[in-house]
Amino acid sequence: MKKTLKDFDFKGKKVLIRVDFNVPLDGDKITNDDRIVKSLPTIKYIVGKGGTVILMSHLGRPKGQYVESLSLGPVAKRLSELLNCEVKFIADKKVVSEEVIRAVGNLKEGDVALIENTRFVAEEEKNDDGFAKELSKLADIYVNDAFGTSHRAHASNVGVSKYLPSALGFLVEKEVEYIQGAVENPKRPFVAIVGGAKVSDKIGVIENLLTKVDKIIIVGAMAYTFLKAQGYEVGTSLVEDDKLDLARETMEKAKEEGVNLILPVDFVVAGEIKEGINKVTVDFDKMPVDLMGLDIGEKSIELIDEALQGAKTVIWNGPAGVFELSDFSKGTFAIANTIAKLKDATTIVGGGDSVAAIKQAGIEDEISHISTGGGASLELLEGKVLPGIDSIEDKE
Ligand SMILES: Nc1ncnc2c1ncn2[C@@H]1O[C@H](COP(=O)(O)OP(=O)(O)O)[C@@H](O)[C@H]1O
Ligand SMILES: O=C(OP(=O)(O)O)[C@H](O)COP(=O)(O)O
Ligand SMILES: [Mg+2]
Repeated sequence: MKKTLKDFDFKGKKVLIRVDFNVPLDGDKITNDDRIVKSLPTIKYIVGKGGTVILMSHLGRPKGQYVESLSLGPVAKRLSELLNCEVKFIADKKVVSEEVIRAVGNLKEGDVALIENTRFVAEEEKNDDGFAKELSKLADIYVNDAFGTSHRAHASNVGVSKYLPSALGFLVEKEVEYIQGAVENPKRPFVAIVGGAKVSDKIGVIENLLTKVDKIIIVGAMAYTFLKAQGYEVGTSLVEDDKLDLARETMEKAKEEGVNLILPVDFVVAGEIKEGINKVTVDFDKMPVDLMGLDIGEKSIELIDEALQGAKTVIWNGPAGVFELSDFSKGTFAIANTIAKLKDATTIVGGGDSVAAIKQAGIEDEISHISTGGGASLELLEGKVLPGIDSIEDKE
């Protein structure tokens, strides 16, 4: 058992909380604030107990460099509105420095502050010990409430735990309890839907899911690596060429395990990712060489709807297309509506972008559990130990 917030006295303490504020953006506009909203119980609890809160998060993938459009400024503003109090944004491109440590030292009991995007420094993703130690100087206690990042082993969620007493936050506790509970002895048929754009990250998960689920439906950019692996043309679609063997092995294993691995049978293709661009729907074996797949087609929507009928447990991560553009959103919203109508089913939808799609479709009340983690919830489902959780202190 890991230590939780209830195991600490926060009075007069500085508390460094790793949150997952990796929210979907349109320019500097936050298109879905679910991850911020779900961090509020932990923040409010610690403030209520007389602690000072210092928040840290990544945003996007700036790859160790300062990228203005990925500054956490807009997030600090949104958090201020949600908390109805000022959130001090301590914006240093180096994330932590003498000045940041000094500014944090000046915070008062009950203050809430946010430091800059941890991925602005290359040391973050290397889980660099020196960077982790610098971060730890900001506080007396470390709390991990970044469920969506808990499958990563980075300095701000794993490294830092070595230098401070540590606890899990309420969000991580709640997510793990719900997801593990639902998938331990799942009501069957159990169906997983995997899509989105993080193909190289998530394709390995599929093989491990084969021993857990009855059906796997593959959508989004993930589909093209599987198509290409079978020798089909995929045009300019997003493909992971070094994962073709893995895709072939996964399809073989699905056969051996008797798991129905379902791929889309038609796609909406276009020349580029742009609203209003010419688009056409083609069968899976007729992809034009100069166009890219950006959504699933009508036949696939029907096929997936059928495959989901009667499902009693469904886990979905990764949109079926580039749903941010209405031209390529039909497949994602169709799947959302099918899941929303399933009777007596436990439905879990996870991932920063998938949750944004669910909210946009207006069906969030019909889903059993909306998870802040995409990759994290899939890895939990695989039965993996998540490093961000594992690194927290055990209860005595
Ligand atoms: N065919 C496709 N080509 C390119 N991008 C896609 C395609 N289908 C889905 N996407 C993109 O995938 C992104 C989400 O992927 P991902 O981050 O893996 O999901 P989540 O955040 O739900 O875990 C969305 O921004 C969407 O536009
Ligand atoms: O958005 C996230 O994951 P998700 O897209 O799987 O939901 C997390 O913040 C992790 O981000 P990362 O995949 O860049 O490490
Ligand atoms: Mg995402």
